[in-house]
Amino acid sequence: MSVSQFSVPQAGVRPAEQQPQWPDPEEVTRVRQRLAGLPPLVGPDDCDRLAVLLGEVARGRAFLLQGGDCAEMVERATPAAVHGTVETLVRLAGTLERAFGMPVVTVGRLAGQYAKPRSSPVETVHGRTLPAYRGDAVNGAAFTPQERTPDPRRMLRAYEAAATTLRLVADRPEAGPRTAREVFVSHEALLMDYELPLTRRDARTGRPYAGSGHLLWAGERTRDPQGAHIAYLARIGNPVAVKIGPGARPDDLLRLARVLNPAAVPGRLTFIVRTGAGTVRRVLPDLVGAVADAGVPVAWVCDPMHGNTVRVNGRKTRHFDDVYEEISGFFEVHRSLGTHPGGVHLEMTGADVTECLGGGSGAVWSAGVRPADLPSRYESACDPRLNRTQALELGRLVAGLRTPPLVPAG
Ligand SMILES: O=C[C@H](O)[C@H](O)COP(=O)(O)O
Ligand SMILES: C=C(OP(=O)(O)O)C(=O)O
Ligand SMILES: [Mn+2]
Repeated sequence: MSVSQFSVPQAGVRPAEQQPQWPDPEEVTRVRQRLAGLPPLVGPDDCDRLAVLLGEVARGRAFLLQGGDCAEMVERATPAAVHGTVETLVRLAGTLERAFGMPVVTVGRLAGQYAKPRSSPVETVHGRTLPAYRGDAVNGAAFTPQERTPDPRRMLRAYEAAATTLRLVADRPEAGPRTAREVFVSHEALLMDYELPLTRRDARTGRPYAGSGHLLWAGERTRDPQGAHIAYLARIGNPVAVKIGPGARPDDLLRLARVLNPAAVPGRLTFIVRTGAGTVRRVLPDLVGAVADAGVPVAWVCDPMHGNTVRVNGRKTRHFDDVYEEISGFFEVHRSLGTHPGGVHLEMTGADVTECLGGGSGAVWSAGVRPADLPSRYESACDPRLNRTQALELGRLVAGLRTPPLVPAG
């Protein structure tokens, strides 16, 4: 299969949702050709190894920690930013590993999280309407017509930033014997003009692999089982995941499992559930029950961020207590069903930002982040992230939930 064949729409597949309206289609073609000539950022061997580790998660013998920015920014592919996030992830992983007595598989939202789905294609500020920010691979976050105009050349900058980020992940100063840990990278496979040219055939098996990251997922807005994103994930050899929101029905999950994991391989498919703290106990049992009854092996992961977004003083934020409450409900449901709460998926950073509210035991802010603190370091280009202190505090709380291995390791 050649790279170009990836761009041919498959029969019966609906067009990709959430794609930018590029003003100059010829420029898009040129950029796609450039991307197709660049080396892939990750190789099939590492993707396969991650799939094996996720197989351990699906079997109840390992735990997945996935985290990083909502929207990575090209200018923040710096040692300070990347090492800060990775070091926080690695510490969190250590806390969970000790508490759970099982390996923790560490995966960053890193080196590719440059494209965002949005609930509205436009944003209006003081009566002025411009295209919504769709991630650094598409347009700029600043609210000016120039920045918000989609520019395909940004995909090349995103690729370069991803390559830099991967180098920084590999060359971490703190990677001594105590903290040495493999960190994989993941992002939402949203932007087809970026993903398709970076998809390459594995010379050994002939199977196509995404070269943009080890683990790719489809979002809550692009998980139509007949849509282009799911069709794409079905064709690649990488392990894949799907975000599952509060409106998903058991049948939707079974269809996704049939399309994405027809051979029922543990580790191939992860469901990342993000229902909201008030909903998880009500909706999760039927979803998990249906998938278990169908005998489909999946890894279950909790994203406690995206179902808990609220607006406070005009800014998107999340309460630390809601984030913890959703994870706690997720663990409770799995415990009652005898299934494995396989992981958590966080929007977090190593920096002391003020984007999520609360937290606070031992924090820089003694009472946690308060609404009045939000403007001081609100640096996310999209959704609010846990800061380093909040992320580590959450890790200690989740460690207290404990999760016995379903199958004794060894
Ligand atoms: O992180 C992802 C999405 O882009 C985000 O949750 C959507 O937010 P919006 O409602 O501001 O578009
Ligand atoms: C867009 C995201 O999530 P979801 O698809 O679950 O809304 C995200 O993870 O940033
Ligand atoms: Mn987000």
